[in-house]
Amino acid sequence: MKHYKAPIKDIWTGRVSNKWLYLHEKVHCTPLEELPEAQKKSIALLGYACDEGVSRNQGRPGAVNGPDAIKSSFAKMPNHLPGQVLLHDVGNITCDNGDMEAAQETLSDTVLTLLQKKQFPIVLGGGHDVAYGHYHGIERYLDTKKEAQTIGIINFDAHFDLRKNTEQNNSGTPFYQIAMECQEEHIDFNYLCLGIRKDANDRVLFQTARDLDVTYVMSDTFQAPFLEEINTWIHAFVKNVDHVYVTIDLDGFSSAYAPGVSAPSPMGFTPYIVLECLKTIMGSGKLISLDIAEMNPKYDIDGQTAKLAASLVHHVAHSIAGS
Ligand SMILES: N=CN[C@@H](CCC(=O)O)C(=O)O
Ligand SMILES: [Mn+2]
Ligand SMILES: [Mn+2]
Repeated sequence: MKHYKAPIKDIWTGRVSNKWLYLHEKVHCTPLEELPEAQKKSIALLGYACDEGVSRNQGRPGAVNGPDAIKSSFAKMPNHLPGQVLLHDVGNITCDNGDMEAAQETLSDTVLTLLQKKQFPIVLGGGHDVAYGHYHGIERYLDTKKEAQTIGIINFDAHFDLRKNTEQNNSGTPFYQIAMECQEEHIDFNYLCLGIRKDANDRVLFQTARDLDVTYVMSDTFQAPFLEEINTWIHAFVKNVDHVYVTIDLDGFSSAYAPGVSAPSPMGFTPYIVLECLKTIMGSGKLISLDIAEMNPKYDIDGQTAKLAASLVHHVAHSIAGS
């Protein structure tokens, strides 16, 4: 398949216990065409190895190697998943010849397949244009259901990513593209942004957010002392939708935690607040799929950002497994 690379075993290394103590011992490298329909809980890791959207958005390339950096860090972590819960690496979506739109289409097809096979997808980016393809895969999956189902998008990010795609699509336009399609289809655009920075979004972006009725929490409020209030916002948002798609842009974290991104945030949020919110979201039982975007190993320091992303995957995977 074009724009798709089957999983590579070489990434999955670490301490050897022969007792499945480590995640590289637990994971199955399963090419998409060999993936079975899950009988029990099953998690599928899929990379989106593309930084074309970041380059088009005048950012610093390097996120093309993000998925493998996260997988390699995750591989070395301890495995606490129960034996019956399966974990697959299903490979990476690639962006050949700068054709980001084709990569997004392949991503959408792949997410659709994963959901049809009853897998819980965790998509690892790659530029935040990952969100456009990812959302579409979820939407197409839900379109196969008898009754209409609504999707709420929760984005942990310093940025709205609501830039107009009048000239081209890029890593700063995915949610604007989705919003415009929602308008065409006469469906609500349900978008909650957590961690928005005033010093990283211009007035037009704030106006677009207001015009589109976007709910957002600013970075100075997206902090532990306001957790109760933040949870109230999340509960209200989640209550209104059938399914929640979570997207975590690593550049929303303070660069003290996540230096390995294209657009760092010295005044960004903490991992603690994100974990607390994830607890609330997952507690609703509505989380359908999740991604982590903008991992750029070129600017990482001592693998910290990759490790942060891997810890988030670890947390989500174990929460899904109930372990
Ligand atoms: N996905 C990132 N989007 C940001 C990038 C900001 C920057 O490069 O400084 C945006 O377009 O606003
Ligand atoms: Mn961002
Ligand atoms: Mn973003």
